[in-house]
Amino acid sequence: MLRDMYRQSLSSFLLVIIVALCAGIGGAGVVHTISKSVSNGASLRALAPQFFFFCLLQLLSKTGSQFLLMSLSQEVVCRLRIDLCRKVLLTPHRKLETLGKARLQAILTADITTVTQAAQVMPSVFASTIVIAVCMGYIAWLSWWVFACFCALFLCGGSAYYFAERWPRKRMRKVREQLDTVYEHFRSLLAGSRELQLNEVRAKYFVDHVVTPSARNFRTLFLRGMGAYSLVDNAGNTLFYLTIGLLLFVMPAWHPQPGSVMTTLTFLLLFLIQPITDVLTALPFISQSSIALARIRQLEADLMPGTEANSQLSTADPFAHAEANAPFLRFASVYHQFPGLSDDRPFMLGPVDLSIEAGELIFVVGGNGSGKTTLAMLLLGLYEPERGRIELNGVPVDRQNIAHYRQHFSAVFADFHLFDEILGADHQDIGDRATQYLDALGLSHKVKVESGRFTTTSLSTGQRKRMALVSSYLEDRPVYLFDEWAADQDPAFKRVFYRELLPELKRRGKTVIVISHDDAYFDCADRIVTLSEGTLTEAPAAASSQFIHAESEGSERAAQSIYRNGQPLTKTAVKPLSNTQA
Ligand SMILES: Nc1ncnc2c1ncn2[C@@H]1O[C@H](COP(=O)(O)OP(=O)(O)OP(=O)(O)O)[C@@H](O)[C@H]1O
Repeated sequence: MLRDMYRQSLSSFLLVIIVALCAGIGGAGVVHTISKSVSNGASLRALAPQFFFFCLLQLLSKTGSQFLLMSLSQEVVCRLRIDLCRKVLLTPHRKLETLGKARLQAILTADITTVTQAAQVMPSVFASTIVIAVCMGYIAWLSWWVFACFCALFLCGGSAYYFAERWPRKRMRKVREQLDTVYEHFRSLLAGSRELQLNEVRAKYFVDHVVTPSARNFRTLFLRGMGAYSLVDNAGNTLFYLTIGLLLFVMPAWHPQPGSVMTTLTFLLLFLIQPITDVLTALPFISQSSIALARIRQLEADLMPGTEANSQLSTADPFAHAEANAPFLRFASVYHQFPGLSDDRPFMLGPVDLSIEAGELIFVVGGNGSGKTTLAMLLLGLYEPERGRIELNGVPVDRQNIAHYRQHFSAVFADFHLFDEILGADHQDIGDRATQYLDALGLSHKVKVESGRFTTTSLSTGQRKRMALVSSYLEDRPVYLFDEWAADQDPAFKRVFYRELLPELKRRGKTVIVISHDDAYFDCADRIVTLSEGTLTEAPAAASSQFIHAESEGSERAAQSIYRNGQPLTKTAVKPLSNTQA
């Protein structure tokens, strides 16, 4: 951490050292004055101002150095947070999936918190270390002999501590590993709280057989680790007392020192008890923070090889000019594979050969697990193809231009996330458009736009999906992708989506890709591509419709029958989007 601090600002770090040195001089001065005051013939009146000066010097400089170091360490932590956030966003989505959300969350929360806690004790540890160093200098000035003995003992004690500390550190590493498991279980608890509340047997099993063993294991490992630390710390303290005893009682018999030196030495050693205790007490925190920092660095290293470091948007859009005769979007023999489990064969999507022209409305259909979402992730540039080529306007997509490529898309995923903030809402135009879309999608009585944010996102699933559509519309990108958007909508909104919103987008020249199981609306599509076990075929709408009929029975079919049975879809409260400025 100290390394990070001086890398952060060398001049500030040097200033901290200078100010901390003043604090050390202040402390040594206090001891020196006290020891002088007890020697024969000292003028107490003359010593008093000196004593108060050193007290004040120590107070101000110690506080100053602690404050400076605090701001440096907080800057390091703040940077760490922001850098990690940026790196996560630069990491290919597939890599993030492989790393696992629980691990990422544990590092972004628990490890950063541990580093923050260490950053809090760091200033006092640093100030105490400087005080110890200055006092050692003072001892050297008093007597080289005492200093040499003190150093020898200090070195022996320090080395013993260094080796002994490996033992609790190893245990604390295990504690940290166990924390990942604890976090994983808490994620399951929060995500599955409804299911657990509905089923008491499952809830009891979850608490007794999943959470309790991992929590108990964590407790045991933590107690072992911290217990070992307590032992090592107390041994360190005792070693220091032993050093005091040897210097005060054994060494004079062997190498006598003047009385004044012994008095000052006694005061100095007593004075040093506090800073040395401070340092020893903080060592477990510092050790834990070095484990946490190692995990953060490991994560950064894991993220780094995949990051699209060169794909920033500062350069001109390489896809801006279309190659003559090149299709708008082209997939040429694209493959993507998910590794299978040991007893499972890997899922392979491909070869995908597909050309999409600007302004087309394409439906992607197929049974569950056939690869629709995987194809969508490839289309959006969120998965990298293992083989084959994707081209936009005739320009092949690679790691250097992938960030630009993604800026051509807006998507509403099946498991979408809704942000409160409306991007660019400080522009009157975007705020107004957001209000119009909310109105058009029948949400204006529930949600407003205030200070650049939606007033609420706590709505029903279908309503939230409509809000996601509003956010997507506001992005105003050339290509829109909707992954089963209509699945949560009531029949009236389904109709609005397929019969009004999609054609409206098409009229505006947008390319629209819709993943859908709604065969009643397949006639809205210009083209339908069908996926079956990762193989893509293009078939006429009617054939695809039959395919879906064969694949999906039950609820979906029942839902569609609402339309086929001629259920009157009377005019709803929905205003067609074409009435807005879309
Ligand atoms: N993160 C993943 N890791 C490993 N395999 C995956 C992953 N995501 C999907 N798969 C596999 O890829 C296959 C295709 O999944 P995909 O999500 O693309 O299907 P889909 O057609 O969108 O299905 P649905 O209609 O159910 O949404 C699945 O059979 C699944 O086994």
